[in-house]
Amino acid sequence: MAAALQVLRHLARAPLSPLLWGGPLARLASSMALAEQARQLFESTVGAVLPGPMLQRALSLDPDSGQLKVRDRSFQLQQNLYLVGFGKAVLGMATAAEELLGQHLVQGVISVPKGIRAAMESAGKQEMLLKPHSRVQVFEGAENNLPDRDALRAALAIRQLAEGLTADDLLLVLISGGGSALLPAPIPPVTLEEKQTLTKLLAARGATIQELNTIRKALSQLKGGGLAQAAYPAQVVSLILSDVVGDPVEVIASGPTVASIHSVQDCLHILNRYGLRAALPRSVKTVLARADSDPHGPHTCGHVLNVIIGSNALALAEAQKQAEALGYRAVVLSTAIQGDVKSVAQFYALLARVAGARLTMPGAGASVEEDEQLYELAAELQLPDLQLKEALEAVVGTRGPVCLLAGGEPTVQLQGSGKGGRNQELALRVGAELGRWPWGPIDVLFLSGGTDGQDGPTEAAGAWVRPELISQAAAQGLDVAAFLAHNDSHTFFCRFQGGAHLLHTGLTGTNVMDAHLLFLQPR
Ligand SMILES: Nc1ncnc2c1ncn2[C@@H]1O[C@H](COP(=O)(O)OP(=O)(O)OP(=O)(O)O)[C@@H](O)[C@H]1O
Ligand SMILES: O=C(O)[C@H](O)CO
Repeated sequence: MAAALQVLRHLARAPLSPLLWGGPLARLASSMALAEQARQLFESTVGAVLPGPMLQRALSLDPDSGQLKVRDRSFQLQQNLYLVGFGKAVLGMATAAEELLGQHLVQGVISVPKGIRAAMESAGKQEMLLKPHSRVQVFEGAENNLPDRDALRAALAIRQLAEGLTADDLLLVLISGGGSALLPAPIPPVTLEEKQTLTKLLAARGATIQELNTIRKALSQLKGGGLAQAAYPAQVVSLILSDVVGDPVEVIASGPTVASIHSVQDCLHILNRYGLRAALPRSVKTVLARADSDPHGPHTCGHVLNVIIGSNALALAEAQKQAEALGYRAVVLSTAIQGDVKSVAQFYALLARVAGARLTMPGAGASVEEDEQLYELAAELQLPDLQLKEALEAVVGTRGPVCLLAGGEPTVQLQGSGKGGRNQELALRVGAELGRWPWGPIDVLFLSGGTDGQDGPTEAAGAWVRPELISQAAAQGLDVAAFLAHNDSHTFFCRFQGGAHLLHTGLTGTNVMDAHLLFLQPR
């Protein structure tokens, strides 16, 4: 078995050769080459939203005049640039920003996850690390994505920097997912502990990120436009890496440079919905009651330019280009995949079935019931930007290999105490579903990966599967259903074919949710 795997690994690295297409060995080789291409395309997806390339695309500086261009706006730099940032990807973003604009940078403060510098160091990612004499001060905090004393210290240093600025200054704000927990500054008398408890309760009761961040904004000095207000009258440019479906700037990291439009009534509805209104601490009631009668009204943000510089859509667009360069007919299906992982897995498997049938038998297609089932499932998932009809139409008549790309963040209802992540669980479920049908002359592969390189509390970014998964697992004595029942997808993939189906990228230094790639290749 080990020897066979060695051969497979060798074949996987071999360039695609027409001589290999045909007999059983050729089929094996082509399917492994497919896995290698899938890996490469996942890496291209992540590569498009790495901090360096993103910042270079977003900013252009004329070194002679000191004119900084961001989108269609120009700013005069003259040793008047300040930088703040908070989020899981902000260390690399700050490094890239200092590299580009360093000669004008006076001072910076960033709040990043505990241990991130050591992790980047040990992963050999020097490009994510600030230089020894950097002007940017780094605070590490918010272990397990929860606001803590260290993050509070960082938030106060960021506020102090912002409040000291004048109308001649430009504040660059770097924002990415995880920013809410890394910028806690509760409005007194609300304490950090009270905010922490409320956040945990809301999350545990299933509040969406929109709901959670509405409450965070109402109780925070810096969220919901508070940071922009603190920096006034300086100009503010926020460069935002989106980790939320649809890229809503007011939700990502709780919109510290976007005026909040929510009322106290909105907050009370949310607290009611999750049964938390009655048990609210007195301090929270006081702050909400005060907001109702605040004579200043919501923060104004006319001096701010908010720019999304990286998103799932941008990452998938790059992967689509790369797939086309490899000879695939590539279509982006959706960048807003949400919903229970079981339904999402059924959707992808049925999609493979319906698209595969159109690819190999353009006249016949899958059964009418299967077509209908696919559209019903898509409707249930309520994916606002889904290009299903377009993707299926593109497949008909292609005859060559097809790659369907999508992204988002499905949810896993944890039932077991196993080890896994939503990408590995999705891949395993899709693999199990694909085993229901014979595939004839077509190679199918599905890959799911977290763009941050870490899927749940595991070392892997995700996994890839093929329709043979169930039978190959059974031959190894592995019962897929039993692993799924305990949310134990990581343990499964570690054992299955010696871990060959796991995606290992290490921490990538970016995060635009997950990427899902479905490949259909006629033999
Ligand atoms: N055993 C498991 N099987 C499947 N999913 C799991 C398991 N344990 C945790 N998860 C999922 O992992 C997720 C938490 O991990 P992770 O930190 O990667 O996601 P996150 O907090 O959404 O962060 P990010 O948005 O940066 O990816 C949750 O969605 C949780 O349901
Ligand atoms: O920090 C947050 O609020 C979430 O990651 C969404 O951006």
